[in-house]
Amino acid sequence: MSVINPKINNDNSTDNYVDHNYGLSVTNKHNKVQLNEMFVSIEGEGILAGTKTLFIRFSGCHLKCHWCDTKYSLSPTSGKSYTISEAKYLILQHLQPNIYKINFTGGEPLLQTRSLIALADFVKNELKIKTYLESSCFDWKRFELVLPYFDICKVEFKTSDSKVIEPKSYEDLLQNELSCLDISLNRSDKISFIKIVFTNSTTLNEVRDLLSRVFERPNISNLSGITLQPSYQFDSPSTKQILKIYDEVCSFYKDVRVIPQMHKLLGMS
Ligand SMILES: Nc1nc2[nH]cc(C(=O)O)c2c(=O)[nH]1
Ligand code: SF4
Ligand SMILES: [Mg+2]
Repeated sequence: MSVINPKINNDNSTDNYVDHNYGLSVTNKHNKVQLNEMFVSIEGEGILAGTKTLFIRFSGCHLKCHWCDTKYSLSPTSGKSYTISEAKYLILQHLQPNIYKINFTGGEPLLQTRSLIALADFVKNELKIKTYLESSCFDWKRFELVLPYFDICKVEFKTSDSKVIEPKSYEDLLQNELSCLDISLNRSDKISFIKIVFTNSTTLNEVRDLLSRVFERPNISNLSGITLQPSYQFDSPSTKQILKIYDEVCSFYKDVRVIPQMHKLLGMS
């Protein structure tokens, strides 16, 4: 499997992350983080839907999914650049009573590996608030580096109709997602669950092939859930299609849940 080679160092130089698979080149200035937005809302996705959550949206994502609902965050220069100290202060300013967890989302938070670690470390180990990683899991090496700073990992599997990257790289993305799942499941102190967004063109064959590979994982018994997310307002599946996908996943995992994006239905951010 080809992987990205993150260069993490502790000096004051610039970190250059070059992704040879996707022709991606992302530069992180030392001690800086590019954030798109920060807000408190109710978690609208996944097994913890309904919990009061502080969202930190990182800028930049190279995947450009067909149905991406946060296109405004895809440019690495969207939002604003902060020093790590400024970003920590911003987090403190956004804290409210009864926040259950802080989501590190995007965009793709793994692109800014070192800044992600600095902020997640602050939240988990200084503020003692649960940390939640929302990533496309495109690079298992970066995922492995950041995992110690996260309590909850949503491992997302993209189906080919998401039209991410070039089709020739799709298998590589899938391999990285499976490896991230392995790394997360390997740590029984983490909550790991799977999210799959599907559209009206997601095929049962693809779902079956994906789930067969997922359920070969050695520590799959540590999985905390599978949520199926119907694409919203974009190639949305019909009730019949939703039920077919449900039944397919159910043949592998009985506790599957179909959870639409609650925040979209409620008109919240
Ligand atoms: N309310 C709410 N819940 C969410 N769950 C995942 C989100 C995301 O964009 O990562 C999100 C979001 O943007 N808003
Ligand atoms: S991985 Fe997420 S942020 Fe990136 S394009 Fe896809 S949906 Fe959008
Ligand atoms: Mg999202």
